[in-house]
Amino acid sequence: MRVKICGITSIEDAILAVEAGADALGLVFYPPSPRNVTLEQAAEIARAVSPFVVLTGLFVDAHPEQVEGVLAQVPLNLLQFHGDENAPYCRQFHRPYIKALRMKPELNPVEAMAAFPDARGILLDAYRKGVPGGTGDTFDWQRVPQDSGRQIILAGGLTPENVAGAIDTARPQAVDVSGGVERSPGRKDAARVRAFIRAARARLAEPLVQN
Ligand SMILES: O=C(O)c1ccccc1N[C@@H]1O[C@H](COP(=O)(O)O)[C@@H](O)[C@H]1O
Repeated sequence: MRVKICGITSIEDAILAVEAGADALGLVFYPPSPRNVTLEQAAEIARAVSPFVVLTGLFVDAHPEQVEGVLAQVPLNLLQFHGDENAPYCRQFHRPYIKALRMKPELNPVEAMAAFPDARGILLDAYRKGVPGGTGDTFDWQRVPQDSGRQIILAGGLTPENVAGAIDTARPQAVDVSGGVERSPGRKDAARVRAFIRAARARLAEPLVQN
């Protein structure tokens, strides 16, 4: 089971997450978020972590110039688009990307993910009107499509306490967490980060079925 710890705002939290076993770290470039990082913070964090950790930049309906500006200064390995971006928008940066889909009750995730055939993964998050993500809300994990042939990253309100059950129900390839491992917005809690990764790793990742 792969684990991404999102909303890293300091070198200290980056090192904590990597030492606890995180596969990927998320840096939020979305000013309204309490986890937003400046270019300087992001570049410092990037310098502090192993090149073998996937450094992910999260954007929400950002102007392409903003994304290009970050890419010019921060060596991101992966882009995460968490707004209403379409596939042509996502692929214009010529970088690997994952696309977040927010699980509105009327959303058909199989249809929605088909619109992003080149996405490296599809992140499924809870839907809350007016808030693009990082809500701490869960959604009905039974709605996660099985055997989609896609790398599914489960997100939304995951915690050390619920992640094992979430994995057993949703059977994703990876999990992503932000608020559930914080002590305050933007600050990670060491014990919760370790407990989350331990609980997730105790579960096997679902093998990918190629369609
Ligand atoms: O973390 C944020 O502040 C954020 C802001 C805007 C869009 C997405 C954001 N975070 C992502 O939201 C999900 C769920 O977060 P949580 O675990 O429920 O707090 C996760 O993918 C974060 O990467």
